[in-house]
Amino acid sequence: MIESRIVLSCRKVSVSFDGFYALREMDFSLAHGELRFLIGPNGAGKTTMLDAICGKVKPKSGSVLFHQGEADIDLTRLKEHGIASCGIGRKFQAPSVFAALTVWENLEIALKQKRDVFSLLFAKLEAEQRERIDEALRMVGLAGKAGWKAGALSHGEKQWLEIGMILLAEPQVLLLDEPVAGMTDEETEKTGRLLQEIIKNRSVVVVEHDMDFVRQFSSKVTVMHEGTLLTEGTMAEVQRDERVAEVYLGKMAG
Ligand SMILES: Nc1ncnc2c1ncn2[C@@H]1O[C@H](COP(=O)(O)OP(=O)(O)OP(=O)(O)O)[C@@H](O)[C@H]1O
Repeated sequence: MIESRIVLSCRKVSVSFDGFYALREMDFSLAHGELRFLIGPNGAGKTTMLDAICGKVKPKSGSVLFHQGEADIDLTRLKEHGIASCGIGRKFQAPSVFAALTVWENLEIALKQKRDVFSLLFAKLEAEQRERIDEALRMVGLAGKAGWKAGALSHGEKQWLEIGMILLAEPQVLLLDEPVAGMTDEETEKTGRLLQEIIKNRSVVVVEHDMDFVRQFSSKVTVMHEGTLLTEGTMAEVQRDERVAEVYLGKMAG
């Protein structure tokens, strides 16, 4: 169930790479507990949109407001690590886990990285940390593989491990770039269930090309084209939109 409280609002965000506008006055807002898909043809600006939110690229103009309690934080004023500690988690397309370490050790490292001076001062017992790692393992379905070397995991399992690592930082908003790319059908299905669980107390934005995957959710879909917002709606609604068909066909023909 989508709540109406808005956690993120991007207004007229423009990003330019040496004069080429990858985003042009893009508007985007996200509610608490929402799972949102960002779709559009190649080069539409989807990844750049995630980059602008997490601070990997700096918008030339526009604002990215993160609404936390009573406060509105303009993320464009913060550096990438500052944005991460505010509660925005980003997962890139390729899994980046420490192959030579075990699944458990990867999660342990992620948990330790989260600790700032404040949490070190109030460091909880080891037992509580272990519980949190156990919880992350359970959530991403790797409880039976805690002792495995991450390098021995399947592609899908590596992706889940990385999601588990990001979740240990307790982000309020999770940004995922093509999470099911390269996954088997079974892994894709499991990832769908994982997303449903993640949004119980967080919001998630997923850049996705796999329309069959997107179609199984009743979520809102944002369609981008040439760096701007083309339309939004359910997958069924946007599929009926002629402009959407045109931009996809145009790309296929071109
Ligand atoms: N660092 C960069 N320098 C120059 N141009 C870039 C850079 N990053 C992205 N672009 C360009 O910006 C446009 C948008 O790219 P982006 O990766 O955001 O699109 P996308 O919708 O995610 O595409 P895809 O679905 O193919 O991943 C593209 O034309 C791309 O070539």
